[in-house]
Amino acid sequence: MPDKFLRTLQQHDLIRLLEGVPVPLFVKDAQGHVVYVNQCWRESMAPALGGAPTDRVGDILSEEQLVFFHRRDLEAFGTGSAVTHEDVLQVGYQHDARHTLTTLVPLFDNQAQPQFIVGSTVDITEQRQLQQQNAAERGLLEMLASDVPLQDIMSEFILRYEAIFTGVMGSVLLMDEEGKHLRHGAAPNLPIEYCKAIDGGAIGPSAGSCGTAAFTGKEVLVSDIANDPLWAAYKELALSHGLRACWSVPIRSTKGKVIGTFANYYGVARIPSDSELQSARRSAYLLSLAIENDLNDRQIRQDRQAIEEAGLYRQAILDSMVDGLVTLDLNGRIHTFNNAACRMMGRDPEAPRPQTLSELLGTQLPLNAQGHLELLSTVDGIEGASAEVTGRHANGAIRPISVSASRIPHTEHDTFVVTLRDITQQRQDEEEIRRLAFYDPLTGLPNRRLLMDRVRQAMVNSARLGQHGALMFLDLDHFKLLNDTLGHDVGDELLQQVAYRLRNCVREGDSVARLGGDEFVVLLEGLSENRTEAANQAEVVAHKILDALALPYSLRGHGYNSTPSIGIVVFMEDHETMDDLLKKADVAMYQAKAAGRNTARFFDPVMQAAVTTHAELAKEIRLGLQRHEFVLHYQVQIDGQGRCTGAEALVRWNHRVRGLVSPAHFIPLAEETGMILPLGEWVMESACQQLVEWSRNPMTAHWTLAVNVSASQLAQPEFVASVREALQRSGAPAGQLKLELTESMLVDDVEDIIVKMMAIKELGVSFSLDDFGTGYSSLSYLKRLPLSQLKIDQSFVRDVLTDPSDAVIARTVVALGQSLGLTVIAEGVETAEQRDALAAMQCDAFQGYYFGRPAPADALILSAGTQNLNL
Ligand SMILES: Nc1nc2c(ncn2[C@@H]2O[C@H](COP(=O)(O)O[C@H]3[C@@H](O)[C@H](n4cnc5c(=O)[nH]c(N)nc54)O[C@@H]3COP(=O)(O)O)[C@@H](O)[C@H]2O)c(=O)[nH]1
Repeated sequence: MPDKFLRTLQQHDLIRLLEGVPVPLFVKDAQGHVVYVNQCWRESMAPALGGAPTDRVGDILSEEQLVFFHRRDLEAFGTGSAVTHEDVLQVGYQHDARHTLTTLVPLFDNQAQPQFIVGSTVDITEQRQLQQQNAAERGLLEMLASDVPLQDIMSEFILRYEAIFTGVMGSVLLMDEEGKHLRHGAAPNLPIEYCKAIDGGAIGPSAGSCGTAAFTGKEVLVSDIANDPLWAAYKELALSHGLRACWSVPIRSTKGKVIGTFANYYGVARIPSDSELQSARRSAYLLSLAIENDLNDRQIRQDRQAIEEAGLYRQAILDSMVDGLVTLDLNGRIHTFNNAACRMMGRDPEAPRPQTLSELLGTQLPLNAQGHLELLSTVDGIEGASAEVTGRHANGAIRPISVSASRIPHTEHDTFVVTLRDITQQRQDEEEIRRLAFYDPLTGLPNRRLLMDRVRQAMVNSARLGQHGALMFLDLDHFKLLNDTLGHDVGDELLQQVAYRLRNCVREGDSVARLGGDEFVVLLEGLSENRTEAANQAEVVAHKILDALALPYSLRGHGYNSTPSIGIVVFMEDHETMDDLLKKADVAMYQAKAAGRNTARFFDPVMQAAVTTHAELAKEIRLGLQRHEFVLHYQVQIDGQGRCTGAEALVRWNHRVRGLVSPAHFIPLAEETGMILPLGEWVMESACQQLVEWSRNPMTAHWTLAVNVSASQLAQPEFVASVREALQRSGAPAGQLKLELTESMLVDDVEDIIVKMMAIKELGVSFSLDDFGTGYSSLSYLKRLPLSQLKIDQSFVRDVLTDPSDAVIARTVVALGQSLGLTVIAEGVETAEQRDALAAMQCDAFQGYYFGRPAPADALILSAGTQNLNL
């Protein structure tokens, strides 16, 4: 039949025509036998047929394929029209799969009997491979876009790649970070053991296909591993796993760096076709995208993690700091702060974040004129500034906070860095150190060191103010005996109680210190400018201490009596050393011991003598009051018409030894010793009784009685009440009682004096201002005092005729009295001339020896009743 067909072709000289047609053609007879293939078919199908003789096509096809093709032939004959079919042929000794596209056209004879089929077959393997490769590449890009892990991308891509090229086993190796070794990437169909064996292999000039490709950066196409020197070291491994060929293409990053290799392994020795090589290269490029993307991702992740870790690390460091750390912008707004800043102020870190330092510290920090934090406005660059402020802890406690701020320059905006430190403990420690350094731990009193400091200061003050001070050295009598018998604990308790009592005996500005053992020191400051007075003041305090310490003690339930011996030294200015002062006080203390204990002694014998006299006198005043040795004398007061209007009560001391003692001698002493209070009360009571007495006599019923009041009497809180009670008890007419105050009394606490005077005036009692002209009365005060009379001091009266300035003063006082609506009385009038001169000045009343000396009440009435009062 072929012959017949060929003959037919030759007859018609068609053979030349078919041979020249550039389309691969074949002709089959009705039985399906190939009867002719043209030149083009023979050439183009040669690869598809794997080198088999072209006229023996049927031999290279399987039975199954032959049946399939025959059916297509019958279909063409059956339909009478062209049939097209695509096939995959396993051809060649390697059974390569070849894609073919076949078109069959049936030829019929004149009787419409099927004669031949003319067909053309085209090898579309590369076209199909290209399509598949495109699909695989699209798939890879889609996976990339979907964030599929690199491992999965590579494995999936290789599987798709392997589906395209029959027999290939794809492999991706990845360059390690050092660029010296290749790590397993993906090779889904390579033997696992082989993959493990080459994992981590070093790259090099003869390191198989991949190791060499990675090292040289060039493709390494080994067609036969068994015979290639590059595989000398690895061929046993490869061959043992059935690997014979390996074409490796370097995978490069966009910057050209080798980041891995893509290899095509085959179980047979073979060289790549151009299209295979192109596919391998394209695949390497596509894989580079995935690998680089992963490297970038990993780098970004690592960078982000590093940043996060660095941030967390930094924050952890900041949070673990003991000090608070806050950053602020230039407007003082808080930017960041650490946990310590919250912890320090007891703030809940989860609570709404504070906006400003003031908010964080819970107090309003000082602001400058522009409303910015003062501290920040003083910050000078990195050097910074610091301040101490107070913060309010969440529990309400006020705490000292040390704030330091510095300014960090920044390209966009500067930042203030502020550290906060709670210095409560530091302050407490400092206080404790100070306490330990300067205070006696047993009694809490200042110790010797602090005492020395205070004595030094007291001496400086004394020199500056011209006032005396006194240093007292106290030693408890028989203290050793107590310690030895009842123990040191009991002794300590006594010392504590003594310290407590001592503190209560002195004024706030004075100091009590413990030198050690049973030795105490009392430092008095601001004593009189007069040395004797200062000594008396010290003496008063010493006796107060003696009285206080002599009261019984309760020591651990036991009653106990203790007394001190006190040595006193009075000082002024700083011409003595502190040690000298202490030594003198110490010496004086031993004198007190020698004098029988429970007493005080001055270091200066003259002073001691004066003080002794002083003390004795005070004692005698007390006794004198008890023995009724005091009497009142009265000196008449005369009006302008020479009528007696009343008298001034003047106290006298009818001493049993010394006789009648002048008040000029004992009143100052009574004031210093406080005896003026009981004495003054007695005078008030007696004066009121005298007024009652006079009220019974028509001649004296209208008389007023002036009573002298001392400053310390007026200062008593209960003075008003004592006057009221004296009036009530006696029934004396208050309107006839006149209290004489002196100008010098109006220096201190005038407001209190005015209040008291007002209250007494309410009772009906009037006031006369004694010794007027000798003091410094301010007119504004005078106007506010509820006075009814000014008394011109006798010193001006004495020389009113001879000293023009005294006359001017006298005249001025009269004028002042008139302008204030007050009467004016002159005291110390001894002559008619004086009386006349004062009368000419319009002085309202007079008192003095010219009218009568102070005398007992009886004598006064007698005198007033029998004589014309020197008019
Ligand atoms: N707080 C009290 N002070 C009192 C009281 N009694 C008296 N005194 C004050 O004592 C000072 C001395 O008083 P005294 O020695 O009685 O002297 C008074 C008069 O005797 C004296 N006098 C009166 N007339 C004359 C005179 O013509 N010449 C002259 N040389 N002396 C005269 O003056 C004293 C009256 O002073 P004064 O009180 O300022 O009017 C004296 O300061 C008394 O105040 C008392 O009970 N409490």
